[in-house]
Amino acid sequence: MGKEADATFFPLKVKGSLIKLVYFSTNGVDSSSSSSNESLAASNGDRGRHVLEGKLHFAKFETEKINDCIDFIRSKQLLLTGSQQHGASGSAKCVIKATGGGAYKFPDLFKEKLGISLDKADEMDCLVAGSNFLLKAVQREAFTYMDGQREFVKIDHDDLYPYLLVNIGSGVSMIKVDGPGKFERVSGTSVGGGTFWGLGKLLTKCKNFDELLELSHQGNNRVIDMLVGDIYGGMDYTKIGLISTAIASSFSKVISDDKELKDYKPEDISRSLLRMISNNIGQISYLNALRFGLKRIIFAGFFIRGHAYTMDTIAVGVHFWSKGEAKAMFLKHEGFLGALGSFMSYEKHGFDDLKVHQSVQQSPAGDDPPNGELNENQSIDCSVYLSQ
Ligand SMILES: Nc1ncnc2c1ncn2[C@@H]1O[C@H](COP(=O)(O)OP(=O)(O)O)[C@@H](O)[C@H]1O
Ligand SMILES: CC(C)(COP(=O)(O)O)[C@@H](O)C(=O)NCCC(=O)O
Repeated sequence: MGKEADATFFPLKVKGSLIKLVYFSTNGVDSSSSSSNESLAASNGDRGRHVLEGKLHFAKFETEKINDCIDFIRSKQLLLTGSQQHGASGSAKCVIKATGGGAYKFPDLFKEKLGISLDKADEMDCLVAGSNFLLKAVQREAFTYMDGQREFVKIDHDDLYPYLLVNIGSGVSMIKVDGPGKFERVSGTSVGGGTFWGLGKLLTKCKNFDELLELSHQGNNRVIDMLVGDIYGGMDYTKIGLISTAIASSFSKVISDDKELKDYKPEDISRSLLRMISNNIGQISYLNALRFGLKRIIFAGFFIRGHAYTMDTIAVGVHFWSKGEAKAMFLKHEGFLGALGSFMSYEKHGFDDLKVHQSVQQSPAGDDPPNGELNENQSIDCSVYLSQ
């Protein structure tokens, strides 16, 4: 594969299930010498700095296919650092920001195969930085999801904080975000995306996550879950606000069925599991929002995968429990918060020659893939500032 870009910087998020990669590429344009871009730099008080126009790209790899990731980095020639580009030090050591458990697990592999040293960035710091960046800088990023409809939310920068960030990865972290770099992890649950994938794999024999998610489209959770109506002779329990179709107890119907695992359809199991986990996360999130008086809950992490049923379950749950007071929001680049945040941390950790220009626009909206998975191959046009 040919050389993709003249300048690249890439942080990694290497975790239990997925490796996320965010990289910047220019198209060979160093705008410090172009008058139009020089004036942009000057207007931001950045006279004399190089401004690189380019794109942020996003890629993910299953951790067990880490060699694909290494080949990708090699084939795209992502090993040039900004300072190397600008001749500051052609022999500079290539240090890559990495967050997540893999930053502890894989340093030797990256060193051996690519000659890269991994520099660890704190995971929570990175999640929050990535989330703040997306919410503030990227248009058509945050959206609500109701009745099958996605509605983009225009974020007022003066009214962004506080909000609750719920990152649904393998486990779930709930973080109250009060400002740039100001946050507290207020709660979490071990019942998260890894639980869905782990239990789903055991119970359905699915070989990969996409297959399990696809199955949930076709399933019927009523075969597995005990509904309020199953308990009360088909009736609502109006006095306590429960309609007959509400789930009274996830997976409980199987107790009284004289059946074995093989007698249940994998698609029904997958749907019940997805519903159980999404509902539970929605409810704990709402309770934490209530605890701190937060109206806005941002859900992120690769568990969501832009999946309609997942988003619908979470959004309906938050709406139901908060009686419409709190709002669930989702992000297009939902799975890349940590990797994006480590990208931003180049500035803080010695690479103080890198700044992402905030007034970024996304590539044309027409890029949205039709299947609802919005976060892949969606590059973001941006400028990177390099001090000399
Ligand atoms: N292709 C995939 N392979 C494995 N898990 C996936 C995949 N796509 C989505 N997931 C879900 O994403 C979860 C991991 O989310 P992620 O945001 O990557 O978290 P982590 O911080 O743990 O890396 C998995 O537990 C699973 O539920
Ligand atoms: C330990 C973690 C922060 C790791 O992040 P992850 O890889 O799951 O995205 C997360 O799994 C978590 O917050 N677990 C919940 C632990 C708890 O609060 O009970």
